[in-house]
Amino acid sequence: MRLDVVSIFPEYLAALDLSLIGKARRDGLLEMSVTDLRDFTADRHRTVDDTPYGGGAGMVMKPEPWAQALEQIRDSTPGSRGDQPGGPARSQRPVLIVPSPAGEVFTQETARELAERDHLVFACGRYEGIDERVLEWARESFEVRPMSLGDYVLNGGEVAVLAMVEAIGRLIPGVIGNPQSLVEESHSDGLLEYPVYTKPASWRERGIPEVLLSGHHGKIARWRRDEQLRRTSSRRPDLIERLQPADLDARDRAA
Ligand SMILES: N#Cc1c(-c2ccc3ccn(Cc4cccnc4)c3c2)n[nH]c1N
Repeated sequence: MRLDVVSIFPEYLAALDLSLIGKARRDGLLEMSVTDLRDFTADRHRTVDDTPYGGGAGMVMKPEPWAQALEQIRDSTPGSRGDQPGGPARSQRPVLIVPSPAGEVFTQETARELAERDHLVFACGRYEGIDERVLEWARESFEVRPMSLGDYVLNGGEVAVLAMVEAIGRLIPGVIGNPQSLVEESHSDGLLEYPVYTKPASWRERGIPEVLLSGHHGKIARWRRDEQLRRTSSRRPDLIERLQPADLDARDRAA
């Protein structure tokens, strides 16, 4: 998979050189490049913003630097242009992910879907956002996906890209050492994860659930599943409502 990120704060993305994502890049499991939007400005002040048409507070990101940055990314990626009328086939099109408070909400399902694509391009806006015509223009060559981390307001797209790249990158085969850990974590099966414990067995007069010391794998699995259901019902009842009957077995229903 190839990832491109465009930002006026490229140093914000330095965290992606660390930990598992950084190792995946060094191991060649992920290609990633960060582009400074200001490299595509034409004035001495490297201006990327201007006042909004229609008035209002704040500034809007100018369209031309974005189009030039995205054209360079598109044209430097084999197969992205395609020679079919109407541009590249959907499967070849890079996905242009535009973090925005007005986007679809990014979920684990979104991460799974995007982890299957060949090329993701992230456009980190700032100010009050990017001139809308950029997204309209980009639809000729990209699958354009405005995407939100959730219902709260950030100052720009970089934090969202860090979260999305981590959520997507960890799903790429080989990035996580033990793929089994992907199965048992929150949201992997529609439920929140069970509580975890490690040594010492007694800590500041607090013990751990006896079943975890029993060595009885069936009972441990049942306890963990029950804890998932209990936690999810208590903290995220909205997730319980979304479960399909097939997601719950007879033992769950009896719990
Ligand atoms: N993903 C995501 C987001 C953002 C977000 C993403 C990109 C930008 C570019 C600018 N702003 C500031 C801004 C503030 C208010 C209105 N319009 C724009 C961004 C906020 N906010 N909340 C999320 N979940």
